[in-house]
Amino acid sequence: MSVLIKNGYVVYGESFEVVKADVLIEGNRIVKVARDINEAADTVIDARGKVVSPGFINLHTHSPMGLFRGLADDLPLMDWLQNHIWPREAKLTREYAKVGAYLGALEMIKTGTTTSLDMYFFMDAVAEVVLESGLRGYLSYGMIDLGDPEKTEKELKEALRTMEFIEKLGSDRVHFVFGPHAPYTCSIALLKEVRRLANEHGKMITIHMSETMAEIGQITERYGKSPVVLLDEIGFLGSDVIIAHGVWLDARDIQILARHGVTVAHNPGSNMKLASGVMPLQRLLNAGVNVGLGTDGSASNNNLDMLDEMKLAALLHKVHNLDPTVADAKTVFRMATINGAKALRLNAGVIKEGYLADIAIIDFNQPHLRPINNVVSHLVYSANGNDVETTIVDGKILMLDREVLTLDEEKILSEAEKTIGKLA
Ligand SMILES: N[C@@H](CCSC[C@H]1O[C@@H](n2cnc3c(=O)[nH]cnc32)[C@H](O)[C@@H]1O)C(=O)O
Ligand SMILES: [Zn+2]
Repeated sequence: MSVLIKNGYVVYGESFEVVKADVLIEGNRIVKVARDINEAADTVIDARGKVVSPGFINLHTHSPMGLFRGLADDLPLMDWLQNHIWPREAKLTREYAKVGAYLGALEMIKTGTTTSLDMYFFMDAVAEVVLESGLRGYLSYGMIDLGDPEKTEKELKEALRTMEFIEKLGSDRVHFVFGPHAPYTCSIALLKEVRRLANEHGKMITIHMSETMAEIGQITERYGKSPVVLLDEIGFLGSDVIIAHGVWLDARDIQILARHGVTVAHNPGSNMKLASGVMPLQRLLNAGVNVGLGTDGSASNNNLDMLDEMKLAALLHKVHNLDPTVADAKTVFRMATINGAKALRLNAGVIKEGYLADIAIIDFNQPHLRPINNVVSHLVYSANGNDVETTIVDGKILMLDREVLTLDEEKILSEAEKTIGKLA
């Protein structure tokens, strides 16, 4: 299979230089970026006036949580989780989670996300959806043991079962990741065992960490140290760890994260909506920490739109620092693409020969995206996910001219509507 994208504005290479060029995809790779490519291809896409961008990498989400969109707004994290989300999640079945996963996958395809790092229940069902949708998924079963040794065993077993299920699918688009939920919901025994298993099986780990001041209070009270110091001391941290949030980090924490090559998945929308705080972006970047971008779940955002999220990131750090030069468009764009790929050890996030063909084509033939003075600026500050016209993952077209080819859009929307009555 080959795809030729003609005449677009290509956001090229690691420095996002914008060039008018054609892009040739063969199999799952970008093989050529040049003017006037005339080779025959199975599919030719006319991208005149459109932008050919790396697909977006959502580095932290709970994709089925779209089911709870709008059901518990305007609350702080611990109240939101304990009194609103967890009771609803207790009613979840595999079937409902799968409906949510379809909704999430559909939304990602329609907004140009090509890869996500996901943590939730019933991740075998989510894996089936990811496989069918054509997306790339790094999927973790979220483990919570609340210090109960019986639960520790149960959660580890479910994680390993999910891992085996995903391995059996045998797809290089679908990967298992260990997902202990957070230091305040997981015992030290669980965290240590996760570290050991991740080493044994060569898997990455993702965990919510240092998200709220309440968490810092709880962990300091329980252990007499910050979550980062705690996880460092038990030997948990490494370059295969992606922490979600990292809002409340002191200078020592940041040094520790840098030393281990830990990635931070920044979720500005969720952090603002739950009023968790402002992640120290400048201090993390200055320390050399890799920072990617995520949306978190749709119950705390309330969507999975990475174009929206880039704008939120840029604006948040500017106003917080009272400095408009902070979180410039390219820095934020890099977080949503290259930095996510780096965290996942994925040869994507860049449009260049040899990289995986994970691409979003964005329609700039619209008033809010003209004149085309600065493509990356428009992507961050002016565009949103609905402007994405075509989404390609692994060389395969998942959406063409806003028509999703791999999933039944109408059916997914109506199933989601039917399900929510049963979960309220
Ligand atoms: N096995 C676990 C499932 C955990 S899935 C991951 C969990 O993270 C929750 N979650 C979603 N967003 C956030 C966040 O921002 N911080 C902490 N937890 C979150 C989500 O609702 C879900 O309960 C159990 O038995 O409860
Ligand atoms: Zn989360």
